[in-house]
Amino acid sequence: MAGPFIFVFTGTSGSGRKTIAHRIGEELGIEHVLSYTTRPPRDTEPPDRDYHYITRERFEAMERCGEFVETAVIGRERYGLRTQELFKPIQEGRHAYVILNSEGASILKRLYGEQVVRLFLYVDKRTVKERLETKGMPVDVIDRYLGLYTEEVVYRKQCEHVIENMTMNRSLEQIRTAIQSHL
Ligand SMILES: Nc1ncnc2c1ncn2[C@@H]1O[C@H](COP(=O)(O)OP(=O)(O)OP(=O)(O)O)[C@@H](O)[C@H]1O
Ligand SMILES: Nc1nc2c(ncn2[C@@H]2O[C@H](COP(=O)(O)O)[C@@H](O)[C@H]2O)c(=O)[nH]1
Repeated sequence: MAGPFIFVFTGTSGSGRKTIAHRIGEELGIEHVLSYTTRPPRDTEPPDRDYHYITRERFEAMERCGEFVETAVIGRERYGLRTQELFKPIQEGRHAYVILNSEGASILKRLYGEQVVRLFLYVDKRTVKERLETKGMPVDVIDRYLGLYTEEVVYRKQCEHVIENMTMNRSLEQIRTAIQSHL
């Protein structure tokens, strides 16, 4: 077996990255390394599943201590991956997955090369809107996601795997195949 690998789920906002990543991670026994964020949890998000939610003060203190491998500013909020959490599974010989925007995905790729596999998920804009409305996402967040779409979708050209997430079972099958091609 090669690796261990860091599988990076990236793509257009609202494309289903979290849903697909958690399903595949659970099925294949790949560990989720959560990002830290200063943004508050949304009503639709179970506590502690998607992020470590922390205050801005704590985020900035961690940043000053050099604890993050990468950080991003999105809107007014901060996001970051803690180096020691990312490398714990890797050092112990286990694969890990993270969910990042294109900026974070590029940084990890630059730093860790072939150990990083980027899986780009996308759907068309109308589907993003429909799914997020159904999920009960606030209108301002949906509008922000849709506003980012054109800028985000071009990153697919740089990713190792590109999946259009229209049908859950088909996407899961494509991602399973993509991941297994590295193992
Ligand atoms: N293949 C699919 N078919 C139908 N609905 C889906 C599919 N994949 C995901 N969804 C639904 O779309 C919604 C958005 O998915 P999810 O929150 O996983 O997206 P995301 O890309 O992680 O969003 P974010 O940009 O907030 O990180 C959820 O309600 C999810 O259940
Ligand atoms: N570069 C990073 N991007 C991250 C990180 N954690 C999440 N994200 C991405 O941010 C946006 C916004 O997420 P939302 O949950 O607030 O809607 C989305 O694209 C995430 O994938 C991170 O640590 N670094």
